[in-house]
Amino acid sequence: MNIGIAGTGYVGLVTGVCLAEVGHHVTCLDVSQEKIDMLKGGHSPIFEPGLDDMLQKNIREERLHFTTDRSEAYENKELIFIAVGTPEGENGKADLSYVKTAAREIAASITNDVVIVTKSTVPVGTNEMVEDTVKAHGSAYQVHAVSNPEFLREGNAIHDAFHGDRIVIGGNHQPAVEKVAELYAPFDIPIVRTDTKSAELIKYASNAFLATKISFINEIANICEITGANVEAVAQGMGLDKRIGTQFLKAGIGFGGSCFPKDTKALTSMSAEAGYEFRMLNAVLEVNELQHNKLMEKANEYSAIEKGTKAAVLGLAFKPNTDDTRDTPAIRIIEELQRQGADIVAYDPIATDKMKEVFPDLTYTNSLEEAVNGAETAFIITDWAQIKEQTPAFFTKHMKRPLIFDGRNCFDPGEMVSGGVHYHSIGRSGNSFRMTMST
Ligand SMILES: NC(=O)C1=CN([C@@H]2O[C@H](COP(=O)(O)OP(=O)(O)OC[C@H]3O[C@@H](n4cnc5c(N)ncnc54)[C@H](O)[C@@H]3O)[C@@H](O)[C@H]2O)C=CC1
Ligand SMILES: O=C(O)[C@H]1O[C@H](OP(=O)(O)OP(=O)(O)OC[C@H]2O[C@@H](n3ccc(=O)[nH]c3=O)[C@H](O)[C@@H]2O)[C@H](O)[C@@H](O)[C@@H]1O
Repeated sequence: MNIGIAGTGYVGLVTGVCLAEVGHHVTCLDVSQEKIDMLKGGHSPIFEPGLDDMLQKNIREERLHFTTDRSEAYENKELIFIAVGTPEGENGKADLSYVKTAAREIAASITNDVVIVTKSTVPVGTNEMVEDTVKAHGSAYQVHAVSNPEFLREGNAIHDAFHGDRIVIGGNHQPAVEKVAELYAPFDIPIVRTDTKSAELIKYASNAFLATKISFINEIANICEITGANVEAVAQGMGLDKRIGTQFLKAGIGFGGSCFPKDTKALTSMSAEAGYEFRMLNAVLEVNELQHNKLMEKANEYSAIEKGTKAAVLGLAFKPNTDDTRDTPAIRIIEELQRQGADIVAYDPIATDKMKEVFPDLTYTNSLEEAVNGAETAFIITDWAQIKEQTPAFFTKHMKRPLIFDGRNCFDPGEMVSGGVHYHSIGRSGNSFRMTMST
């Protein structure tokens, strides 16, 4: 099929590349000339394992094109995807201004009847608004909007596109829904067909539920610290119940990233607007806020930071395998360390450039050894493999004072302590994980 895509961010770009990979002809549009220039040259502006190779292959085979020209992107297309950002707006509401602009631009450029597929995460009623916007701009063509929310995880995006658990397609015009289903046939992933509003809500409900699991286990971690239990044993023991499942029960310093924080807020705000108070989700957000402070609370308990203390911040991305630093818990830690006058060295294997946009004057390194060298305290924020593969000896050798506050439970507390490291993590009270299972 002939496809146009608005937005070449994480979602638009991965969608475009993967649809081209299965044989469709895709033209991706972005308003950023810089991004389009990079992409035309076969380089992805985002770090995503496997993306560059697939991008270059599909450009070479002439199924994938990039442009800043709306006519090129929207003329003579059967399907047009909207994959622009929906950032947090006023009072946590989703800011739909980019979606509205894209809808207006589509209305002005199409040359035939078309199905608009909304991939961006949008509140209930947005697809209706997209259709109305196109009609209001006097388009002579028939336009049907279909909701097709995205469930990829950053760092696993290509894998998720080909091996997702489900594809959700929501629409009130059956032929438009079937057209989108046909597009996805080569992926061999179960397709859920539903009405537009339910599809829009499935996305928010899924992200909010996963965020709830994380805040829940973080509260259990806090109880573990008080009672002397180990949160990893508790999570494992709970997760073996298939109704609960082991995923998204990893305790830490709370969730970050461009989606969980904004989407949970957008759902509470959407509910409030509809006259319903989503009490549980408010608590999920409150717990996450408190959890972001956990490492600094622990550090303050041990009076770890004084003016001039050399502090290493290990990991800046909101999770491993991405260079995305949007809403990363590292921001809060760095702000607090700066406030207390620490001398900070920030380490990340790939996300330092992105973090420079937030803290331009910080000292950065992409060498872990350089970061911990001479440090008196280290804060682990991202569970990068480069950090997890280290032994206690690495820290005792390089740090001036091997005092570690680990927000991602990267190490066994027993091993760290017996290796000479003063080690504090989340929900383990210094206990090693102990659990055996027999059949
Ligand atoms: N990042 C992720 O892992 C996921 C994001 N989502 C949702 O997908 C949507 C997009 O997210 P990201 O890709 O992360 O955003 P992003 O911010 O990385 O990319 C959005 C892109 O749209 C471009 N853009 C803005 N206005 C435009 C216009 N009128 N025409 C063409 N391009 C335009 C921007 O320049 C930018 O490159 C959001 O609603 C997000 O919630 C959903 C699932 C996963
Ligand atoms: O809508 C979105 O944008 C996407 O949001 C999340 O994907 P992502 O934000 O890429 O990352 P996750 O792997 O879900 O992690 C989110 C945050 O939760 C934290 N987390 C995750 C899992 C866990 O057990 N514990 C935990 O603290 C991570 O460290 C990270 O800060 C969802 O997993 C995707 O399905 C969804 O498409």
